[in-house]
Amino acid sequence: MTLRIGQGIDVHAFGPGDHVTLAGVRVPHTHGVVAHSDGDVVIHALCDALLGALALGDIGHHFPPTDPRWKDVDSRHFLLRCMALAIERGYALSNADVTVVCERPKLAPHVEAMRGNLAADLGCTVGDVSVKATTSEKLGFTGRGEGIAAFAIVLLHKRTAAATVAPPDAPDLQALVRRLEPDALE
Ligand SMILES: Nc1ccn([C@@H]2O[C@H](COP(=O)(O)O)[C@@H](O)[C@H]2O)c(=O)n1
Ligand SMILES: C[C@@]1(CO)OP(=O)(O)OP(=O)(O)OC[C@H]1O
Repeated sequence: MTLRIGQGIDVHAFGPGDHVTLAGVRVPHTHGVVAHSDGDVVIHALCDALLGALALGDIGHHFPPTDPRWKDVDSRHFLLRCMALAIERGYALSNADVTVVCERPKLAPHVEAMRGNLAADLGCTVGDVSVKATTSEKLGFTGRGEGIAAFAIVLLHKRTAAATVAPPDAPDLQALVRRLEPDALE
């Protein structure tokens, strides 16, 4: 079986606002993040991990921060497009693992909602997506509460003819992407 592995990292500074968006989940906080898009570090790190696995550059190459189309956009749009690039090349997600680093907000209450969103966008089961949180023990920029960081790793596998006929509950990834983002495969 052909496997491809990729890793991605994203960082955003905290700024004015009352929430951060992580894996599409609105998490109340004393600050927002400074970003061109919605600043979703979980999704940005995952996009870079997917693009890395495919050797297709990085998120800034595909979605330049100078492009007004991406201003304040829901980053799930980026994730769907990156997953579509994998699907077009015959790959499906084996599993993904993300670690978010921040002192605050407390993320544990939101982890299951994040995993659900990611599984829906990546065309896999919730069991294939891990989201973890850690502080940096008050050290560095995350420790000082100046920003938030995320680290992601993904494993892709080439879909085989056999995998497309069984099991019956296997996700039809092309259909999934079309349903969530009709222009994602264009
Ligand atoms: N922003 C965060 C950071 C951590 N957690 C949870 O707390 C646990 C302890 O964190 P340490 O950095 O002290 O190891 C960790 O296992 C996370 O579950 C959190 O929810 N939100
Ligand atoms: C996502 C993009 C696109 O608007 O901008 P930001 O939201 O600022 O996020 P970043 O993690 O700096 O990635 C670069 C861009 O691709």
